[in-house]
Amino acid sequence: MKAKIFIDGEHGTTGLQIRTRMAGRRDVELLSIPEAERRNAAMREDLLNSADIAILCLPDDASKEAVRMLEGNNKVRIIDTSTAYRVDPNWAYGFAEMDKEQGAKIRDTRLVANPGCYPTGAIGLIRPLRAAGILPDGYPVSINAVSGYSGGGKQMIAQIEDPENPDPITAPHFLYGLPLKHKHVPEMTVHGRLDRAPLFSPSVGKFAQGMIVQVPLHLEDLQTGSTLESIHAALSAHYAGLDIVTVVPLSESTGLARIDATELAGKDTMKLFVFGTPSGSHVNLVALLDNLGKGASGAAVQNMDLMLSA
Ligand SMILES: NC(=O)C1=CN([C@@H]2O[C@H](COP(=O)(O)OP(=O)(O)OC[C@H]3O[C@@H](n4cnc5c(N)ncnc54)[C@H](OP(=O)(O)O)[C@@H]3O)[C@@H](O)[C@H]2O)C=CC1
Ligand SMILES: CC(=O)N[C@@H](CCC(=O)OP(=O)(O)O)C(=O)O
Repeated sequence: MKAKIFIDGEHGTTGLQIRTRMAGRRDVELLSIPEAERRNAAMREDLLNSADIAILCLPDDASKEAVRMLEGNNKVRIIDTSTAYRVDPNWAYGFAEMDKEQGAKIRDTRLVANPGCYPTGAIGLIRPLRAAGILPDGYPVSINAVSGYSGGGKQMIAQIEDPENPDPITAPHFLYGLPLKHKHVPEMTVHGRLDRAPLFSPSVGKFAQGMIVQVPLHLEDLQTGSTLESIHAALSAHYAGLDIVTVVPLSESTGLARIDATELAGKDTMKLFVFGTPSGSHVNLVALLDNLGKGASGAAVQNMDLMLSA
């Protein structure tokens, strides 16, 4: 029997991209709500309760409302793409590659919190170095990033693309999150296994999809003896044999003159790089992904497939 999937928020940015990825699949049946009824609570409740897996692509409050609509119905499994449950211990964090056991946890659980786009890059870079002991307790981690504007959902897309928008954004690149309290800091801290909250400075560029996340590090403040090569080796060992997250060989990255934030737009993979000068004192860890690919919709479909494989 085909698994029934309902995407609550299917007409939004993340939901639409999940729908596109599911087009043509014969192993699942998509339950759908007409666009004009997308906020019809009774219809949503009915569809949510009819699904085998509900994928929530809604703002946090609406996600919590959907979870309430499913209270007492333990048959429906949930993938939530919002920030609402990402540090809730009752939910599995939907980043399969972050640990050897995580894929099985996602496969076997009922509640999965899909990671945020920036945390996917940041945790992908940081967590293996914490696990290997390279990034010590107390290290003051900084994370700098640029996202495609689709990361801001329908509202930001309209602000940038619609010349009639009452609150247009015209800057080709802008910083935001200036009070340094971005909603992704808690999940970066918890799932990055950091003992100090990182300093996170996000930005948006005038391109729809794509993302660069950077974590610059001082080698002298890491585990004694850490080098560009040893950090690259630790990341490579962690992701060995995987194809969704890969570590670019130093032989390839050393000659690069620049990184294009849109290189992986439309793809569900993530590339990790270690930059710096051999025998230098600094490294820059870089994650390249699509904010709507491995950063959102691609990860949600990956998690759904894992859950269906149970
Ligand atoms: N865009 C991205 O790159 C990423 C997004 N996410 C997360 O995914 C979730 C969805 O974001 P995104 O797709 O960007 O947002 P959008 O604003 O593009 O889409 C959200 C959709 O949810 C609908 N909606 C809002 N409130 C309700 C409600 N109370 N009941 C029913 N439907 C509702 C909206 O309808 P309406 O049109 O009427 O407002 C819209 O269709 C968010 O939690 C976001 O943080 C996660 C990672 C990356
Ligand atoms: C460019 C932009 O605005 N990006 C969004 C994050 C997108 C994302 O990862 O979404 P959630 O964590 O909300 O699921 C932001 O900074 O709020």
